[in-house]
Amino acid sequence: MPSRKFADGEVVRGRWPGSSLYYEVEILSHDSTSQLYTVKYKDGTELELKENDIKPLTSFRQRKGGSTSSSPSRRRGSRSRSRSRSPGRPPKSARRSASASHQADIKEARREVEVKLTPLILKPFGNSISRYNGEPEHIERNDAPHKNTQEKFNLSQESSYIATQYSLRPRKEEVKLKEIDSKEEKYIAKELAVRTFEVTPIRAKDLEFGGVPGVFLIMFGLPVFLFLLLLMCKQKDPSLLNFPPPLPALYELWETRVFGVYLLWFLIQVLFYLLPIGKVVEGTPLIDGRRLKYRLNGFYAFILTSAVIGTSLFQGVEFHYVYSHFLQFALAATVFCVVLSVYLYVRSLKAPRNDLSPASSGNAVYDFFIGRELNPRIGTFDLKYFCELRPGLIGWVVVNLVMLLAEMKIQDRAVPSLAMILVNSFQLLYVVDALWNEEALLTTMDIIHDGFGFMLAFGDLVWVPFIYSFQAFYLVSHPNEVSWPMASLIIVLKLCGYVIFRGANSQKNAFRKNPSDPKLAHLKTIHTSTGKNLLVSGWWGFVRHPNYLGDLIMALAWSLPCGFNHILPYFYIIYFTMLLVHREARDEYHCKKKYGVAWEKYRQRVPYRIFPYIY
Ligand SMILES: NC(=O)C1=CN([C@@H]2O[C@H](COP(=O)(O)OP(=O)(O)OC[C@H]3O[C@@H](n4cnc5c(N)ncnc54)[C@H](OP(=O)(O)O)[C@@H]3O)[C@@H](O)[C@H]2O)C=CC1
Ligand SMILES: CC(C)=CCC[C@@H](C)[C@H]1CC=C2C3=C(CC[C@@]21C)[C@@]1(C)CC[C@H](O)C(C)(C)[C@@H]1CC3
Repeated sequence: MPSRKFADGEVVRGRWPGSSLYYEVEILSHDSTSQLYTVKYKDGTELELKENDIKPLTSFRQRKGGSTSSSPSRRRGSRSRSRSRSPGRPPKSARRSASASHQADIKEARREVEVKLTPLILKPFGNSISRYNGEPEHIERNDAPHKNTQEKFNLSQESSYIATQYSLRPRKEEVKLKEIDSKEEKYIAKELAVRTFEVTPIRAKDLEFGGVPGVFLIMFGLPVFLFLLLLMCKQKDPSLLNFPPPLPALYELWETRVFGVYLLWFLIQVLFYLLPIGKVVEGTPLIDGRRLKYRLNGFYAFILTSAVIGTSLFQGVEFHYVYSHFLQFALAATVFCVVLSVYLYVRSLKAPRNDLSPASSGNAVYDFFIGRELNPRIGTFDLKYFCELRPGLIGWVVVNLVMLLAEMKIQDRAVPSLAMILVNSFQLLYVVDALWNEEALLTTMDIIHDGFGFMLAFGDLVWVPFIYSFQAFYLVSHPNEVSWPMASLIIVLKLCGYVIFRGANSQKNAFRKNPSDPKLAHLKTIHTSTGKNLLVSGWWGFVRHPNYLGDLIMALAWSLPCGFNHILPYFYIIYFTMLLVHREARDEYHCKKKYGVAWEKYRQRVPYRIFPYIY
């Protein structure tokens, strides 16, 4: 059993999460399972810290004198520092300097607001630490070399305890900054006052998706809805007036052979995933500082799958079987997903606390849905990461190909229709793009925040291959002739969507990977005290979720080739708009918690969420 280094009641210095600053704390308790210490800061804030983030008092030597700033970012002056809500801030008298006396008064007023904040335990947030961050920061160009140091939480700074941080700057600059400061201080005071009531109480869980009743409905409703949609689409007249379609008996839908084919498909993808080809990268830091390793070989898996499919076609394998048993395949995938979800839930009961998803709540039904364990792994095999991109996403392309062949067969065509070609190529581009940029998946909400439970298992393995291929499925029995001018317009729309989607995602990923990337030097950022900054120009200065906007434009381009006879092929864009609006709200909530007032500032700078001037 590992021994603990610090005793209850001991006064030590604890690192303030996301910063390299240490403050005096008292050890309250120690959890031997998670190996975390509960510590109390002087202002009453309680936090859980790792042993590495705690140092004995004796390991610090307090610096004397004026400018103690150890990095260029600190040398920017007291302006940004004054906003830190870090609890160990020195008393007012110690912070006052001749040049800063005016500001000190404002700061004091603000401090008054600060002390009213409810002490809170910050709960785990994603693969990192959740922090209430009352620190609004300046907006600056992204060309300062110090950024990299900040973003990477330069641990070498850890041992330098900085008690006072002042800087001297020319009078002119001081006056200018004071003006800005006084405006900002008013804003901050207002924001902090508001936030006093917004701070989450200790360990309270905000259940998403309508809580337990909501997830219960989703879990039963989605599979039913899936079959209704597929049945509707098979009707000669798929108009909404013909709802509900005639329902087959459940036993008619079950075929063991189909289940076998599905399992074979899954296992082939497992095999490709395990191949020791492709780069190995590290994911974002977990709550305990660990970084999981991921092998990036999705694109190779796609190439190998294409080779297998091509060879099978050449060998005369009857792919029409998938079309004629489409509902049976959907049922096989659903059954597989339910079994997988039960396995995931049961194994999560034995998972250590540090491995649990920040979204999990302690409620069995909710956790079964959202997933209890963040990154369930069997050895190095990462179940969530695998399912997110492989069987479902690559499966979607194969299903589309099946539909293309089915269209040629059923409609007796020598070549596929232009509509089918457009749908197939647009969605192929989307999937290949996802696999080519596989690393970007590591910073998505699915990987960082949500656990692996029914929601993602069903989404990845059932919803994506059987609903995202809906347009192609529709075109098999409801042909639509698209003229070339119309096709050209749709292609332009798709390309516009793609440029926005890819541009936004790549810009953010590049920035998160290396904030001092010279290619991003022209972009403006908002500094936040979590160590991560926010882009406030470029794609991310256009709307707050430009990647969602691009994705939605592409979704529209996927539906248009199906014509305007029925609403059914537009189901995808309707569902997707709802999903992304809801997802945006979830992300907004998380970012507000993570970045505090800096996020409020971003919201002010970039007022629209997804659609410029609309939403
Ligand atoms: N086809 C489909 O069905 C679906 C597709 N998607 C697509 O997946 C992609 C990923 O989506 P998702 O994971 O939801 O979210 P995002 O990729 O948009 O990630 C959101 C995160 O980005 C960071 N961020 C937000 N604003 C900024 C900023 N201004 N500067 C820098 N970083 C910022 C924050 O994390 P932090 O600061 O911690 O880095 C935030 O939590 C999107 O393109 C989306 O369209 C998503 C869902 C379904
Ligand atoms: C309630 C319900 C139906 C939930 C299921 C949602 C899932 C279908 C989606 C959640 C996030 C997803 C992502 C992709 C596919 C859909 C799901 C699983 C994604 C893999 C598609 C390709 C993109 O390039 C992407 C990698 C960015 C994306 C990640 C999120």
